[in-house]
Amino acid sequence: MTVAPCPADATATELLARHTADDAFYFASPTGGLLASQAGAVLDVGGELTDIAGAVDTALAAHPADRVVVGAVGFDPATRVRLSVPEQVWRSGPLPTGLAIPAQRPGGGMRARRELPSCARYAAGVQAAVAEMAAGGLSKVVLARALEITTAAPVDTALLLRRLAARDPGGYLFAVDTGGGSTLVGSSPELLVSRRGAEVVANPLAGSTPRSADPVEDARRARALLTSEKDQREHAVVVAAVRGALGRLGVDLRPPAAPTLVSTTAMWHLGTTVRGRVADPSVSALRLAAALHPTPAVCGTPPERAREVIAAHESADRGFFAGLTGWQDAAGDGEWAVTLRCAQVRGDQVLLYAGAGVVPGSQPEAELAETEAKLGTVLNGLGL
Ligand SMILES: C=C(O[C@H]1C=CC=C(C(=O)O)[C@@H]1O)C(=O)O
Repeated sequence: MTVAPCPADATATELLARHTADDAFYFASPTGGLLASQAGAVLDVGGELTDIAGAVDTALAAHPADRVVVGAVGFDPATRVRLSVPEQVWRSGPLPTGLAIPAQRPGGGMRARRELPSCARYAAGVQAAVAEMAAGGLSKVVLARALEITTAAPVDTALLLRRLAARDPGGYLFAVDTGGGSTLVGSSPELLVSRRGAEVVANPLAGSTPRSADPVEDARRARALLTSEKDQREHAVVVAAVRGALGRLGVDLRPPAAPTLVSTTAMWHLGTTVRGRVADPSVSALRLAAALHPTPAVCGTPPERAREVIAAHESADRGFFAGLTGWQDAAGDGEWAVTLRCAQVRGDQVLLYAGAGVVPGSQPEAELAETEAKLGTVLNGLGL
């Protein structure tokens, strides 16, 4: 494999500029970027994420030691996986801030828009979930909506990615060729897990409020989120699940951090950085991800009941949304982001997704507004 770093004077920006809509995989995170033009060997895997992680280890062992596995796994790993071992990848450092936002709209204007489910049905689903919580048996569920858009022209996914990168260069940006002429594109704020040597990091997010264009109001919303009892509760459920899952895998966790504010251009979130050290080097980044997924930031508590509530109230198959996207190398190091603020794009058809955590005290209208603001990340990328 030839790993050809970009020129030192134009690293991450050059990699982003090199990325075209025909490429197999692009991923950028606060630690660096990775581009693969050709997919190479596509892994024929599916089922439990733990089994997929085992298959990834086997595939990497069968290839030269400098290869990486890249791609995405869906919310339901049994039905949606796109992982491959490219023959060549280019790496860069992290994206700089201050990139110019390309003015052109990636798909021209909008020809049609359909909510899945309707806003009224989504709000009714939130209400039903809160009622079930009052009766017992469910403490949190993340309910998602999808938005089906037809654009005036086929969407240039590389241009969409560049617009997303310019607005949120500090997040987890991805464009994955998922086969059949379809590309998964997004800009997620959430790290599911990374492993570098023995160092393990997870950054669960939960508890959110939309940003405001007015700086005074924006700061007020941030303060309100930090002190919101309902959002702290929603957040604590996720942190406890992440710490529990990592602890069971023998990760020696550092003392818990208090939640802090994490911002994107569209949203404020509560986030906790969970750090630890893994003693067993065979516990790869994807094996860690398998122990974590799905966290209550995308599913709920208890997960079995939350899945049933999701199936009962959501109208669109989640596909890759709320799964994981990233990479892993032969040493087991890697980085997997939660697949959020994303869309599945095929020509002029764009399917966007956004969810919100529902806990006792959640208000249907507020959750609807939260999902609308989250959809705003990709809508803005499209210039719509
Ligand atoms: C499910 C989504 O966000 C998750 C991540 C951050 C905050 C969340 C929340 O506050 O509900 C969600 O758990 C989404 O963006 O579609």
